[in-house]
Amino acid sequence: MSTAAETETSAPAGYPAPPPTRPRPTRDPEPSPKPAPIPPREPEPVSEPVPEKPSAPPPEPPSEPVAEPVAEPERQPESEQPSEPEPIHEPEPPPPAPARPNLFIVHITPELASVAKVGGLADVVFGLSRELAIRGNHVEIILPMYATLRHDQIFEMHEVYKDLWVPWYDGAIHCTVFFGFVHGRKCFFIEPHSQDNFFNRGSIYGFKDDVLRYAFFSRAAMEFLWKAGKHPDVIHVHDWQTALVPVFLYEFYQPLGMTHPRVCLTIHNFAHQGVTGVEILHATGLHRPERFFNQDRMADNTHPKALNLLKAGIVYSNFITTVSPRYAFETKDQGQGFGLEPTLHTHQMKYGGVVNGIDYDIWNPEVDHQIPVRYSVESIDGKYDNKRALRHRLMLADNEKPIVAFIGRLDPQKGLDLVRHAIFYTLERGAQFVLLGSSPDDRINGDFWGLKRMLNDSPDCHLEIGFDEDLSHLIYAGADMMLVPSRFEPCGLTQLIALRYGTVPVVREVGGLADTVFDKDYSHRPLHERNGYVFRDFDNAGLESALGRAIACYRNHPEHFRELMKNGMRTDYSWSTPGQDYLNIYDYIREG
Ligand SMILES: Nc1ncnc2c1ncn2[C@@H]1O[C@H](COP(=O)(O)OP(=O)(O)O[C@H]2O[C@H](CO)[C@@H](O)[C@H](O)[C@H]2O)[C@@H](O)[C@H]1O
Repeated sequence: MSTAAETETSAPAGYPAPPPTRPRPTRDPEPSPKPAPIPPREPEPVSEPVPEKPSAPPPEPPSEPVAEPVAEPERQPESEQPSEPEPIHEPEPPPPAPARPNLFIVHITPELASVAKVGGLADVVFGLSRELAIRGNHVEIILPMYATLRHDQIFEMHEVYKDLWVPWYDGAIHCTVFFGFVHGRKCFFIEPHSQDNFFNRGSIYGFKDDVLRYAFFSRAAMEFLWKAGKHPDVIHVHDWQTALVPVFLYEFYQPLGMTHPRVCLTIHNFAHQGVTGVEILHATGLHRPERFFNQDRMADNTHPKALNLLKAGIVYSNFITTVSPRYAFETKDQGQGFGLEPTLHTHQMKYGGVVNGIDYDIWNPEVDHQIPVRYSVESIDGKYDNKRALRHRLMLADNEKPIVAFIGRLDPQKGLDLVRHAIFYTLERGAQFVLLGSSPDDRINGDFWGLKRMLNDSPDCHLEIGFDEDLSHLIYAGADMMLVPSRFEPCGLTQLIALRYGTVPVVREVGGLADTVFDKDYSHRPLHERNGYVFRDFDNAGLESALGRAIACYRNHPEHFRELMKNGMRTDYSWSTPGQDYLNIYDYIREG
């Protein structure tokens, strides 16, 4: 184990020299080395190659938007200019950019903060839908009517569609649709009435029939749009749970006349794909196994006797995004696609990465009412009042030590072995550790409960096993460092929120973490853009190399540490830029 002095001055273990090609700046929509075809922001013309026709069935492919070239005003050579001043003819100003038409966008989603949240997907739909609406678009969200919905967060809930009959097997299931506002967002909730009891359960996920539950929801959402006469410009779906929506659109609803909507699929995590059997075809009415058990449609790439819903979504959607350019590259070209690499290659012209934003109405220490003292980059000392409040709430010792925190689902993806090691390493290095997390897996929860009991007497450590959004705000505000040692991380919201709260991220260099956190000592970025500590190797030495430097810097160079905090707080990680990226994608596919 290296000492504080060593880690401050020498190249850390597990952190080789940076690769020759590094990802481009955070907000660059083109990942290096292989650019993803996110349309550029207005008003630049699109310079990407024309997308190929998707190899599998239509929807029709997007075609390249054409940008009118702006004529340069003619200039006379100087020698030919008349000596007598002539009346000045102002060159014609370029024509104003055409106003973007407002769009009708429907998100069909399994999660939405704060009414039905399991992980980051919920935050993304919450934040993106707000950003799109602020820009004048009409946005609606369709969700299942879970028994666990936070009704205290839904306003004016009322029934809007009484008798929605959704085809299912050889019959149909009777549903009721409710409408309500979730922090201003227009939401429809679909409640099926059947013995399957699809959503009237104690949690959102974790059931044997999850695939059937979400296939039903996807079908019900499309049936609702159709019966209600809604023809959105764009239907935006998320993860495997709603990946059948474009299949249903093409196979059922386009032939009925619903030809207008285009579909964007966002993949928040390739680890979960909805791999299932033939039953799903009969349940949803798709039938025809000979058509769908086809490598170009829904057949799983690894188990050809299984169907893969996420793959179907990739094949049938007009555009697919994932949540960072680096993860787009890793999934397609670095073996991180959990078997979907060939499918991504086939459809690469409609695949790209957009880094998530965070909702600054919710995650902002200047306005956050869930923390005792609000603060900004100009009044950063307010953070230390929150640190005291955090210690008080978790009964930690009040001393000069830094607090290292971890917040997240206790999932192997999050690097749980390294989290466990980090707890002991942090305590050994004279710092404090706070963990907030939970898992649907009893075995994992049990492990962390064991750890909690083992460390129960430590005045410098608190493990909170459970889901507690209020406490998470206090941790973001009160901790000094946020640890994200993930095995893989499509984007990661915890480091983005941490940056906003002046909590210095310590992360592994993967996925969206690599696109958003730049090492204090080893980044090639200018000093004012460096905002945290990064390690590469997924092992204890790698973790120590970054965490050790962070703790040492806090202790030995507090003024440097404070600069890192400020750099993070100054960077814009709101939905403003990604919101524009998504609008460009919507325009791109609508023009196809
Ligand atoms: N126990 C707990 N109590 C309170 N709050 C908790 C909590 N556990 C987690 N959270 C909160 O849930 C969110 C989790 O964000 P992540 O980016 O880690 O998402 P996750 O891995 O679930 O989702 C996937 O989707 C998101 C969104 O695209 C990607 O960023 C990510 O990489 C990908 O794995 C954060 O807001 C965090 O504060």
